[in-house]
Amino acid sequence: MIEVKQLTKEFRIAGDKNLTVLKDINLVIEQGDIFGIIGMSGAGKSTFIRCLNLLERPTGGSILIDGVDITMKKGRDLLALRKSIGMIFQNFNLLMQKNVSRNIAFGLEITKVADFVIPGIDKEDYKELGFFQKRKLKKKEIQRRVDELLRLVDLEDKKYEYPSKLSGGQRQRVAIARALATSPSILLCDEATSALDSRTTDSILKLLKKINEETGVTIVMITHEMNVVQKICNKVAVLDKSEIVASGYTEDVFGDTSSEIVAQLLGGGEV
Ligand SMILES: Nc1ncnc2c1ncn2[C@@H]1O[C@H](COP(=O)(O)OP(=O)(O)OP(=O)(O)O)[C@@H](O)[C@H]1O
Repeated sequence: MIEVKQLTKEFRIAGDKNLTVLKDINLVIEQGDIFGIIGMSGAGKSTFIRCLNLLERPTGGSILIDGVDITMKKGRDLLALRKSIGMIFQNFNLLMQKNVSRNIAFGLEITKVADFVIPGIDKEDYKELGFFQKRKLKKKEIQRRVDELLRLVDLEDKKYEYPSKLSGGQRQRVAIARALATSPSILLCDEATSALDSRTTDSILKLLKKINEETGVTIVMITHEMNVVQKICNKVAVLDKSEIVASGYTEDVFGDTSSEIVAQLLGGGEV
C-alpha cells in the first residue's frame, strides 16, 4: 500500500523564487490497484509520479510504502527501494546498442540475489535454505528470468532483435519486461501509451491488466488520455493546478459531472 500524506513539492526557480508544483497531496493506493492520475498539462503529474520513487525529492509530507516512510531513504536503501518500484516511460528508454534479451537482463546483471525474490520461491524458504545471501545472479538464472519475462510480454521471437527493429508497441513490451525483471511490487507508468496508436495502446493496456491480475503488482499511471483511465484504472485521482481535486473509484469520479474539471476532461475526451 502507498500512503501519500500532505505531500508538497516546490522547485527553486529564477530570482530565488519557489514554484509550488504539488500542494498538500493526500492519497491512498492499495496493493493491486491500477491507479490513474489524470490532469491537464502542467498540473504536476510527472512530478508526482517521480516523487514516488524519489527521482524527485518531496519538499514536505511523507510517502509510506507498506507503512515505511521512503522520503528520507539514501544510498543502498534508496537502490533497494528503486528495485521494488519499476517504471516505464512514454519514449521507452531502451538501450539501443543492446538486444532485447540484454535490455531485459540489464537490471538483473547489477542485482544481488538477496535484493529480490526469485519467482516461485517463497522469501522465507529462501532464507531458511540459506540462499539469502548477497551474490550476483548466475548467467543461467538471468537467462531463465529473461525467458520467463519474454513469455509474459509475448516477445519470445524477438529475443535477439535490436530495439531499432521493433515497433513502438514491441519496444514498450520490452520496457515492461525490463521494469518487472526484479519482481517489483509497484509499477509506475509515465504516459506509457501516449506515443502509441489506439490499437497498440489497447494491447499494452491489456498486457498491463494481465500482469496486474497475475502478479498483483500495483500500477500507478499518469496519463492525459481519458480512455486509458476508463479502460484500465479501478481508481483515479484528478490533479488540477498542483492539487488533487477529485479521487476515488473511476466510475464515481467520472460520474460526478458537478466537478468542472471532470466535465472538462470528459468533454474533451483528452486533455
Ligand atoms: N525541475 C524543475 N524545475 C522547475 N520547474 C519544474 C521542474 N519540473 C517541472 N517543473 C514545473 O512544474 C510544473 C508541473 O510539471 P509536470 O511535468 O509535473 O506537469 P505534468 O502534469 O506532468 O505536465 P505534462 O502533462 O505537460 O507533462 C510545470 O509548471 C513545470 O514547468
